Amino acid sequence: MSNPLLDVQIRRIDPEVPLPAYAMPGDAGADLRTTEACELAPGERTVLPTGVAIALPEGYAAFVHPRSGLAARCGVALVNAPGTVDAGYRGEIKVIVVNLDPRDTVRFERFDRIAQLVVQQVEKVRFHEVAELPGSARAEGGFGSTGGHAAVDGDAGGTAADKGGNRYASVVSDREGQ
Ligand SMILES: O=c1ccn([C@H]2C[C@H](O)[C@@H](COP(=O)(O)OP(=O)(O)OP(=O)(O)O)O2)c(=O)[nH]1
Ligand SMILES: [Mg+2]
Repeated sequence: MSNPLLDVQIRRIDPEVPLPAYAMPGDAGADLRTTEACELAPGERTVLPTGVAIALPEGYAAFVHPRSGLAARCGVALVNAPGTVDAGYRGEIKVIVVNLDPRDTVRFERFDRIAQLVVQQVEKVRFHEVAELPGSARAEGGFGSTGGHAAVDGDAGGTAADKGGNRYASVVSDREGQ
């Protein structure tokens, strides 16, 4: 028995834009479309309008996530992925896209799907200040603390394998033939 769907009010700012829709049953993200055509040169970014505004119930937020096809095939990413749409936001949802491809210009046509919107329940917390935080196994470990540090080509180790054998990618500087 699937959960009843959460009702989210939506206003079409662009009367012709198709409403966000889930491509496949069970999808988490509803695709958002740009209402403006645009071209992005390598490295260029822009804010694209989606032509819709929503009213999320209190206790929910919507997150603007990238589409993997745009990332894998075109090198298009979202600068602030995931963008956070607050429950109280009534303005147009916009998508901050960037072209990370080093060579090709990417073009979006009007109504191309450029991102996906994932609606989630979120906790609102009250921050309670303490002088000392409770201990934990991770403690202050972060930013590579689990090992497998990437090595820049030519480093003494030369590979990204660490003592534990965990690997990150190897960082290969000045790639031939780029
Ligand atoms: O990718 C995004 C991110 C945000 N928003 C909208 C919805 C959100 O509720 C509002 C504010 O978002 P956020 O708090 O991330 O922006 P900000 O730069 O922090 O604005 P402020 O500094 O005013 O909070 O902007 C979008 O439409 N797309
Ligand atoms: Mg904010």
